[in-house]
Amino acid sequence: MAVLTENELIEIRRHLHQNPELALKEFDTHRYLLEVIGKLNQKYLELKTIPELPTALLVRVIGSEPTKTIGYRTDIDALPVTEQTGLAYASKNPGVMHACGHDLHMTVALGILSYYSEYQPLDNLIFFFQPAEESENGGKLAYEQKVFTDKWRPDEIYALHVTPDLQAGTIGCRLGTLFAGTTEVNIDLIGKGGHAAYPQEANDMVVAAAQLINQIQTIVSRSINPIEGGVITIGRMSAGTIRNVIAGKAHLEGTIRGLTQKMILKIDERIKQVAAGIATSFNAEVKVELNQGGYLPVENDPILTEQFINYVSKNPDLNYVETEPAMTGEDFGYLLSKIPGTMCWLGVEDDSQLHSAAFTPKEAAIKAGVEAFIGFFNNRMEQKRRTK
Ligand SMILES: CC(=O)N[C@@H](CCC[C@H](N)C(=O)O)C(=O)O
Repeated sequence: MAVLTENELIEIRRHLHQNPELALKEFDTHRYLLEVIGKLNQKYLELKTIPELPTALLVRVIGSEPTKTIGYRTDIDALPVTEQTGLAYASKNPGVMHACGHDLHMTVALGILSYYSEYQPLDNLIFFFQPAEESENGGKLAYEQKVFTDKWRPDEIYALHVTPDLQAGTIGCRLGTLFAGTTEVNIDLIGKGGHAAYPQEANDMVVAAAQLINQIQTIVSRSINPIEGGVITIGRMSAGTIRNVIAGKAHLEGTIRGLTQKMILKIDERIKQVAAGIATSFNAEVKVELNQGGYLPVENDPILTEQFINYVSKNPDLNYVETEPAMTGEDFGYLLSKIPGTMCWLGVEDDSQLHSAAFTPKEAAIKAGVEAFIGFFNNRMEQKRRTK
């Protein structure tokens, strides 16, 4: 197979879209990626799998006159969302959907890789097909398995994320922080169950959970600088079994976001204080579990990002806009804390937001994403020689 055409890439994207898999369970996705990559010209390619992280895949393209190794990362997992797009190629896996665009991310990576499998790059390239971006810290897990060592260590690393808010194919980026850092929060309230008719004999954790959720929301409005901003979303709660039994336990799951590590730690601290206060006032027990994992703020490297922005903004074939920082999280932030690099947005123009069951990204963006990165990488590889 030669360089993948736009139609072939769309076919690949639709296959990936139909077969989404959750974090760390991306076995069919991994097999399919190996199948597609196996059909490319193998002359310059080397593959690496990780026994401890079996759905991850690294592909190295050997450069002709390497002075550096450039990394490119795509995430491969999907979300527990029941698709409602009505598309002919909608998810075949009930309750699982590529609602965050990782199907497009993988397709763009394959497009770039297929180009360099035919046109040998000057520098080495490493493509990292990363499991578990939505949860479970796939980037951090891989890094801790010492995957990026010796010839498999990129000197710089890049990634993109699709956004429905920009026109299809537009590249958005910024110097500084692009995405927030996040912390997952789990809270368990433990009181005493009982008969609905005798509240005085029980200790109702539905009421305690309701109070806790409301009070947590005052952290953002009352405890943090509005200019700096932060987000706390409780996305899941469970309590009770039936209407006429008072629930003795409640469980809440949420996510905390902030653009700096300092802000995240401040919100973490306030949540612990508020939860302890509610527990005291309800005479209940509370357990707060906070887990940031690898979801550090995505901080773009100043020098590499300036070069990236210079390239895309001056290229007449590309559309570029400077974007605001976003409260979405990305474990690419962890990789960027270890390896300098840049993350950008790729516009896919849609009325539905990321993580929505109706999310329908425009496939025209695939070609634009592939071309932007091939152009930038070629320019970057030549530039190093021009300035040598
Ligand atoms: C781009 C995007 O939507 N990323 C996710 C990943 C964050 C996961 C994290 N473990 C958390 O929910 O805190 C997002 O929700 O922003």
